[in-house]
Amino acid sequence: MPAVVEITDLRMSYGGKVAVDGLSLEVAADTITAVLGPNGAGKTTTLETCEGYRRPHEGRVRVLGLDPVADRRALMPRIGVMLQAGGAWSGVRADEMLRHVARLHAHPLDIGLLMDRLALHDCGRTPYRRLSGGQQQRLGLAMALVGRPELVFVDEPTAGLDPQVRRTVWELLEELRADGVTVVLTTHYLEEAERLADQVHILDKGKLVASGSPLELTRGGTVATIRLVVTQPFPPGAPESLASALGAATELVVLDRHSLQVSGPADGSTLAVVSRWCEEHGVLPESLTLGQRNLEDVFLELTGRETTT
Ligand SMILES: Nc1ncnc2c1ncn2[C@@H]1O[C@H](COP(=O)(O)OP(=O)(O)OP(=O)(O)O)[C@@H](O)[C@H]1O
Repeated sequence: MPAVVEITDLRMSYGGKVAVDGLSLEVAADTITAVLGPNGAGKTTTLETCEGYRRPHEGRVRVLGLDPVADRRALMPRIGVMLQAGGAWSGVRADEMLRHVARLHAHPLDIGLLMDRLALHDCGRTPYRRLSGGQQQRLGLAMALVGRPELVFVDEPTAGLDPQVRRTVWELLEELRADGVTVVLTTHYLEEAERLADQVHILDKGKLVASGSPLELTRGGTVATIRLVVTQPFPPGAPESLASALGAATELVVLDRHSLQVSGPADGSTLAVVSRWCEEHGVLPESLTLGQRNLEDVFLELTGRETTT
């Protein structure tokens, strides 16, 4: 099956500043694809180029086989776009805005049902500018979905939403995928990408640094996290003694008087050292667990722990 989105050697810059630096990636049909990266990594610029809002400075972008700029008229009815902010007129009521977008499409969804689903029924008559941030966010998602798109681009769809609504949005995106809609999203919530995405692309400074399913990305790796919980409080000097037994390649964090966490090489040696140290120092572990790497660990390994912008 041909890719729904094909990005080849995309380069984008603002003035002299490079925002996207030779990016190539593909999005397969009927999947949820998450584009991840620290602030300023180039995610929004990439999405906006796919949506036809920006012309590639170098490279090529094809969406549903079309050029998003040259074929904009043909493409627009087939895609849904949820921008990171705004997208609606400030004085227009929420239900009017949604009705307006629905009229642009041949077979729109039922507006009442969509508003119910996104818990917008109570604020249909509220002007856009008076909606709360979370309501504006949900209206933006409703506007992206109302035209029954084949492909939706959603930029941080759950930013700032409360946990209940976030789950509703997740379920909605999963239902869309089940109905054959392709979803491309950006998010800073890595557990969201881990739960939803079939494919993850991690960008850093405009370049692709990793691609794969969440399982492929979290399997293996170079760092293991071990948590040690003990029955009696650690004796004085114990963390320092364990840290010196482990050596400089590991990082030890004391969580409280009964527990600590060690991050170190994922080759089994770290766990063996902790276990031997407990035995030699008469420390009785209540539990000694090897933590599973999650997408956040992978993300931080690849993009660094310092704030980039
Ligand atoms: N209109 C613009 N004018 C100038 N620079 C811009 C513009 N839009 C984006 N940039 C810069 O381009 C780079 C990439 O920005 P972009 O918004 O694509 O990143 P992002 O990964 O979406 O970030 P975030 O996670 O913060 O939304 C950043 O350095 C940003 O400051």
